[in-house]
Amino acid sequence: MKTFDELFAELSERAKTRPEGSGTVAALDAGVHAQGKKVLEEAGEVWIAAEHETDDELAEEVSQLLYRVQVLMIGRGLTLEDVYRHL
Ligand SMILES: N=c1c2ncn([C@@H]3O[C@H](COP(=O)(O)OP(=O)(O)OP(=O)(O)O)[C@@H](O)[C@H]3O)c2ncn1[C@@H]1O[C@H](COP(=O)(O)O)[C@@H](O)[C@H]1O
Repeated sequence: MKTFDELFAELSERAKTRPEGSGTVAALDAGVHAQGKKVLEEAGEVWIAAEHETDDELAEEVSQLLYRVQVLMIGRGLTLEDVYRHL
């Protein structure tokens, strides 16, 4: 189990060290357009899960949306602080 901040640190490290076989590295290399499409896709899955699926399935979809948002943030060079100052 990990927190939002811990996942962000892990993904930032992946971006820096670019380990072989990392899906995150591939998602970053795909560019901001592809990253944005993934955010939209996962957001739609969250919506559907919220209306029709179990709590556990919804939680899994939310986790994937959070992951895709973090990939987009890292792709654009945003930090957590850039976002948190708006909360
Ligand atoms: N939390 C996640 C995570 N959530 C979602 N995903 C990716 O999103 C996919 C699920 O999304 P989709 O519903 O679009 O499934 P899909 O269409 O089969 O996926 P694609 O073929 O489009 O990749 C998963 O198969 C993963 O590729 C994640 N990939 C990685 N992480 C975590 O990120 C960290 C770094 O991972 P790597 O970069 O792979 O080392 C690790 O801690 C992982 O647990």
